[in-house]
Amino acid sequence: MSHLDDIPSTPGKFKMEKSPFIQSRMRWHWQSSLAKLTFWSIIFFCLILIFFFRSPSSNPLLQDPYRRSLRTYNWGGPAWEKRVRSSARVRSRNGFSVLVTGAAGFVGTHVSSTLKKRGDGVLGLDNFNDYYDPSLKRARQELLERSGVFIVEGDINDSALLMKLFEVVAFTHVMHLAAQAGVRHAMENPGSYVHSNIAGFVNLLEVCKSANPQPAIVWASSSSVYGLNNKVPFSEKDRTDQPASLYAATKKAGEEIAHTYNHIYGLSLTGLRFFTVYGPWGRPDMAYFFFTRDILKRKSIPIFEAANHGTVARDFTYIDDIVKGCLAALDTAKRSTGTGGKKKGPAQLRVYNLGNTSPVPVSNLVSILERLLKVKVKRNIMKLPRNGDVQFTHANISLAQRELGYKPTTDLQTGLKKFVTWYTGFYSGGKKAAG
Ligand SMILES: O=C(O)[C@H]1O[C@H](OP(=O)(O)OP(=O)(O)OC[C@H]2O[C@@H](n3ccc(=O)[nH]c3=O)[C@H](O)[C@@H]2O)[C@H](O)[C@@H](O)[C@H]1O
Repeated sequence: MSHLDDIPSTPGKFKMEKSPFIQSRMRWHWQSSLAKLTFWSIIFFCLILIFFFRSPSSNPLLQDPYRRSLRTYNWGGPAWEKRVRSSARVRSRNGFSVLVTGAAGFVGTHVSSTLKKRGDGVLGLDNFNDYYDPSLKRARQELLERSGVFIVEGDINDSALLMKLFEVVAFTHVMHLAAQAGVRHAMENPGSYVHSNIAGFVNLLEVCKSANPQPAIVWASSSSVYGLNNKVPFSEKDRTDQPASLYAATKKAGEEIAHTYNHIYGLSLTGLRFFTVYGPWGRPDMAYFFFTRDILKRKSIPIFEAANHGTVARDFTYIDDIVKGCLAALDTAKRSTGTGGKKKGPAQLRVYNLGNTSPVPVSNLVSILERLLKVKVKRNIMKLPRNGDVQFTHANISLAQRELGYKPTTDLQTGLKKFVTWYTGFYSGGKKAAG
């Protein structure tokens, strides 16, 4: 009998057969169809599940690459809390207990190590993102660990982690240096700037405002807030409403946000406008750093030039001078005035330029490197790209001088010499210069 015999003569109607053989065949046929249906349903269901879990749109944490960090860190537990407490323990009379965000970063590492040396308690926080070679951040972490500074791995957007840290330690100060840096990169990855410099900063301030006691906060703003301002030298009173990059705009937004949290919650806030900081353990995305790498590789160096052969110059500031400015800002910071999220009285709100007051053309920076590295540089003069760079920066530091006792002492030649010594030592020790 062909299987065609089972097909009803009228579609939709089956003829009922009486024969036991036919009945058992029909039962077998039904069971096998049911098994097939079940099998394919399970496969289909599994595929839907796989699609759901792998699809970025199904999970907001996976959708935004900068939020992935929030779910990958391991923190908590008695041993972890013990390390946190021990790192933050104050070892000098009247010392501070400071939470340093971005502690594995360039400025963060130097500030943390200096604070620790003078007896302050220091706890680091860093998300070790891969904006630039994370192995450099790990090397900085090793350096800090040797001096007793523990860096918690986590993101400033993680409220639960921040609240836990404040539950374990009553920080007197927060040195907030975690940020998405880089002026030109902002066009490639705008979301990362909003994530770190705006959302992350607000999240940190939210936790600080509710902490009891509230800490005083010193944080990194930027010389880039001056944007298209062409009144030199740049003074804190000058306009900062014409940012030339999204990076600058997020730092400017940070200054306005600081005003709000100071005004509503009584948080003591000091913003420091850093001017192109350079030195040992620096950032590989910065010009002086990758120029050094590329000069040593005999590559040509792109030197930007403004319209009509205009010189591009920066007020390059050496890291040790910046560290002194940061510590002076912490030392002169007044207490926040709020408790339990409520303001009790007016609180300190400050902003300072931390520069060198001596702009140097980028072509001179290249000449200094050429002499220090003893390599003839192939110069490639290029038009200043319209992607966030400004033609020059120049800090007026009289306010910081008056109120913080800030006085930079390192010229570019001296500072670059120290950088080159560090660079050649660091990268000849088997470590490759990362891009
Ligand atoms: O003060 C700040 O607030 C900022 O300082 C720093 O920004 P910038 O001053 O732009 O430093 P950096 O990139 O080293 O370029 C230096 C010079 O080289 C020129 N430059 C750059 C690249 C190139 O290929 N050629 C070139 O001539 C370029 O035109 C510029 O004149 C920090 O990166 C930033 O995070 C922020 O902290």
